Amino acid sequence: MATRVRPSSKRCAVIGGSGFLGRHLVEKLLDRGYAVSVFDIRQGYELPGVSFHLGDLCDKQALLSALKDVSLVFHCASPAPASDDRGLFEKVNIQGTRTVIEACIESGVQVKLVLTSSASVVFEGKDIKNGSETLPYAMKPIDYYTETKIQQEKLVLKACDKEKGFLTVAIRPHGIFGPRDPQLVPILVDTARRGKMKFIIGDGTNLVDFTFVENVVHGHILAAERLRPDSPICGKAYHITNDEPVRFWDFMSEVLVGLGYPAPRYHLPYILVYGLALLLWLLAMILRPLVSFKPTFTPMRVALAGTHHYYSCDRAKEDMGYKPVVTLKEGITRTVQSYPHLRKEA
Ligand SMILES: NC(=O)C1=CN([C@@H]2O[C@H](COP(=O)(O)OP(=O)(O)OC[C@H]3O[C@@H](n4cnc5c(N)ncnc54)[C@H](O)[C@@H]3O)[C@@H](O)[C@H]2O)C=CC1
Ligand SMILES: CC(C)=CCC[C@@H](C)[C@H]1CC[C@H]2C3=C(CC[C@]12C)[C@@]1(C)CCC(=O)C[C@@H]1CC3
Repeated sequence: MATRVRPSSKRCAVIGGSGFLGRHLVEKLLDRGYAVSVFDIRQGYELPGVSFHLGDLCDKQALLSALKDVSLVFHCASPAPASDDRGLFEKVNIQGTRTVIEACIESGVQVKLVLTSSASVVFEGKDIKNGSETLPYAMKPIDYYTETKIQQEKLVLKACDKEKGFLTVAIRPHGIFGPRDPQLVPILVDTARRGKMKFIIGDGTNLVDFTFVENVVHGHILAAERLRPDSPICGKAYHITNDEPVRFWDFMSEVLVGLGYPAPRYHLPYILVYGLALLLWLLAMILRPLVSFKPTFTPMRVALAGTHHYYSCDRAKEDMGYKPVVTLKEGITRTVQSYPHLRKEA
């Protein structure tokens, strides 16, 4: 039998470390003196102090070699939420997360696993105001991404086992934004450039959480450093947001105007747009064998844009002393400045 080595407490692994959140997390971990192993299907960058291990998280042998001498693992890999590939979500988020858990347990005597979940695991397309972690998981998840994020979170929290020395926690961020985000600002600008950002869905007063990426990173590191056998956070989920709910359309307008595009002005009834989005989505499904088209207005996006969905961070404040480190205003300014290439040309 192989001898088990007690791993160095300052070496950690970031699965999905080439992605948007993953890379910000890696940078902060380096600042804090950690040596970092990134495990990802792609290598997005190079940094001193980071070793890259290319592989699929469904491959246990590949994972085991990346987790050698590691006592802290962050799992923030996922297929892009915009994908509609159910098989891929199931393979990566469910089977892959099972493999991550097995690899962590097999790799060391004391391993901590911090999962990036999502506050959307309780969202069914209906209003959520100041929702706490006691809300039940969505019974009818709005898409495959959410459905598999629920299963993933359940697997990770259930696997927490103090006797075995395997400690787990799940961080649930919402609406992550910031420099290098490949989704929020690029989608918004693309929609504006195609002349489709003229309309506000509903009356425009719905409040939503958008979370600056550095706050999400801060929440992950607090959780990792407080995850001990005697801590109340073992096996629990925590909302991490900017703790400043904002009108969805005010946030979008501020980013658009900051980049030189006009803010949306005309109102459309929510139910009408949601119905149309549903119809388009069904059409895309039915016609998929013949033609392939991706509607901009998916039911999920319309629900995200037209309902209240903001969450309480009280549990994270109480159990881990969480407090956002960057305000929403500062986060928006830094984000807008980081996208000079997406500015509207004069
Ligand atoms: N961006 C957001 O607004 C939110 C994101 N989250 C969660 O945060 C996490 C990180 O998201 P982002 O950084 O925005 O996404 P991202 O797409 O930028 O990063 C995901 C990374 O996972 C990697 N990956 C995908 N499949 C893999 C596989 N089979 N094996 C190994 N690596 C694989 C990708 O190559 C990519 O580098 C995800 O779990 C996501 O569900 C949760 C709430 C909101
Ligand atoms: C709050 C939250 C969870 C945000 C996640 C990010 C994305 C889901 C959004 C980023 C850009 C948004 C966007 C729309 C929906 C939600 C996003 C994709 C629209 C498609 C909503 C309808 C419109 O009028 C156009 C919007 C473009 C930007």
